[in-house]
Amino acid sequence: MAQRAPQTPVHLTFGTEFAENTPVDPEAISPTIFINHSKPSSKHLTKKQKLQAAVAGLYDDEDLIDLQSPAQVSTWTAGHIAHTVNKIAMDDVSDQGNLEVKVDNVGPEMEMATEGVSNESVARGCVIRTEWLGTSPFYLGPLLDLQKTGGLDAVIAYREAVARDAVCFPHDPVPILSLSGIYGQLGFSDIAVGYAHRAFLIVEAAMSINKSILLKDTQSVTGAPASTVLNTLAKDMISIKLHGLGPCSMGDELQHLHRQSYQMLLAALLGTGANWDGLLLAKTALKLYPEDLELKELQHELKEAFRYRSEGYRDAQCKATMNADMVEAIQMGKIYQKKYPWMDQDLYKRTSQTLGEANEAFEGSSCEIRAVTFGTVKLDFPKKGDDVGPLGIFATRDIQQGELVMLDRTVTGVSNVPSSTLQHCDACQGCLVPPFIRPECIVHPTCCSKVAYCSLECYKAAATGYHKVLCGKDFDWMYENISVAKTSGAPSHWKAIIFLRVIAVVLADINHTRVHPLRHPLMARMSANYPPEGKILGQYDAGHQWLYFTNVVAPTQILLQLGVNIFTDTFWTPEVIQTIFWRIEINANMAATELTNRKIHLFNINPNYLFFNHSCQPNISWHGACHDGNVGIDWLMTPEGRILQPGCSGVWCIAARHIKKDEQLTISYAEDPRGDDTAEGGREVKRAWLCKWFDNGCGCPICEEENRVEAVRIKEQASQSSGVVDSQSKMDGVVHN
Ligand SMILES: C[S@@+](CC[C@H](N)C(=O)[O-])C[C@H]1O[C@@H](n2cnc3c(N)ncnc32)[C@H](O)[C@@H]1O
Repeated sequence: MAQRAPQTPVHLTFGTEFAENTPVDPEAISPTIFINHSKPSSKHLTKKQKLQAAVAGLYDDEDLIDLQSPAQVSTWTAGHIAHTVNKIAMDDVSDQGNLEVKVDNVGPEMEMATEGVSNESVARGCVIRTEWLGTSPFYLGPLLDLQKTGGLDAVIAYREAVARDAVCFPHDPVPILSLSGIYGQLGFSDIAVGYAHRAFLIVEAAMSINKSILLKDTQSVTGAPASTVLNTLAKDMISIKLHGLGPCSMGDELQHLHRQSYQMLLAALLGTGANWDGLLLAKTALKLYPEDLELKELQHELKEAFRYRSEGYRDAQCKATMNADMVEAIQMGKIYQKKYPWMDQDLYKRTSQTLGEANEAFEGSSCEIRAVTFGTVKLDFPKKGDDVGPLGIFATRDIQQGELVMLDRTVTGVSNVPSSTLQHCDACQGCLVPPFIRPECIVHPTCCSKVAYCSLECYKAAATGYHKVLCGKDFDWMYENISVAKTSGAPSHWKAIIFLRVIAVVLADINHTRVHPLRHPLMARMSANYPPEGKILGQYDAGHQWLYFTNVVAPTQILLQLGVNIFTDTFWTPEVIQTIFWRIEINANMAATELTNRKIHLFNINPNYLFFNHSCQPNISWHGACHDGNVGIDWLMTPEGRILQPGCSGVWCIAARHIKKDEQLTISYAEDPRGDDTAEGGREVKRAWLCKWFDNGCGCPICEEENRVEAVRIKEQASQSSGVVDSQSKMDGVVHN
């Protein structure tokens, strides 16, 4: 695939083109503010550095050390540690001349990634801890610099200290804001937004600002609205601090924290590339604080980044007009899927026990889940408790063409139409509108008038599971902003809606058991798309869509509404929420129906089907919801001869040809993967779409041949630009224009 010049890189993702942000001035996020030896004198600090220094300074004030209340002891602890780690960082750096110099993962990727890092640092080299290079595509240079100067350990230690404070004093916005600043500086901008948003909620609760939906409907254990409880707790926490700090009034302090929350949110949003979200927020913030220079500067940077993105995108499209897909792509943030290195790494593992449990559903069928090898990488056989690595589905016997291999039904499916319209079964999404069902067959539960079911079976599945958690709660607000992009057919906010269902399924099981949500069987079986260990992601690597509302505001609100106290419950951190999002994104499948005379989009997590890998030459064909009702009844038939409700979330998987025992079963993730149907955009669009799951082709002969041709083309281009004629290619008769 052709790539543009690095200045205006374009990445194709999810069926829409995506132009990068303008690279943000690396100085502006320099992590050195944590490290005394290189702390610039304040007169040379940019506005944003001052902002970040101010946040770091919340912990760095010697005056705080004498304070006696528990709240201040926490501040003192972190402040003290900040001083100590700064000193360690200085010692590290002064010793650096003696450090062994190792450059073991510098390749072409690294060369691109190190743009903006001084030559000296690359030349001297060091072992890059890729797991600490953040999730934002925009801050690689400064992050490499941080590692090069030996400052990373100091920031990590500081993060740990502040995180402990945040756990000890969950209603104090100060450590939470500080955590946001630290994650921002470590390049984990998605998580920085998550923490800034939480601090913002606490501050707004303490200020009794009641204009947003953020805490609406939330009930505490005592039945009082949680916002009131939060209001009291946050106010108490801040007043304890003010007692020690002296003259400033509670109102002033709250306003200060409020502004700071806005600033942290905007700075972090800039790092995610969700510039549009940032601009909307900046507008609100500047209405409240029109004279705030930091806010103005952040607004300016967001505008610049947004303008740059729009222009790059327009150039890439070579079109003057924008359709809904393009607008959506320009507004979208971009984040790399990564394991968060401070999280318990076991939470990312799928062990042989996970595999065994997942395989229980396959008993008696013609296939099972096994470890799979993609490409030429040979994996060691996993030891007990190890991660089993990538998985796939394999035939356990010869399968005949046309055989039904799997019918996977699920209640983890939703649509962009709320269940409260009573047009579809809340559990299976089957159509509840005549002629697809007789009205007397519809089950209306007594507990709740907002949902209906196509059968007793669906009712029971819901009532004994996820509906216990959702009953009586109004989530229609989530559907208000849903826009369905015209061509990709993917509403941008679907992820929040399926997040709600997945979380309800999980909470129904773990609410009283204290099992970590990522260990719930549904969550534990799903993989996300993490880069191979040691890989430094460059600007052309596939990023994933990210939005403030979808990835932070909505899930926070969902959890609060479901009675989870996200401030005190250490399971539901922003990093856990984002990890759940990544798992959903990689494993969900979509379909559309028009049974009710309008297009309805379905989003499913089918727990067994999700183990199928992709091939552009698949041996399994599948069909999901019955899109227009115009198909034979056998289309909806279960192996036992039962007819499922039209429009339901079941997925039928059928052998497209004869399959031999032990062959891997593969499907297409891209409808017609060859792109023969040009209405779908042709083969190039299909390859681009697949980048969401793997960026170097699926390993099938079609992708391999394309890779080979592309490699030759790049080689030729390189030799042409250096004036060297690649005579070997010509001899081979390979000519590419
Ligand atoms: C829906 S999951 C499929 C099951 C997955 N392999 C697992 O281990 O759970 C999709 C993920 O599988 C991997 N995958 C699927 N097909 C692939 C292929 N042909 N080549 C490389 N990776 C593939 C990608 O990591 C993708 O994100």
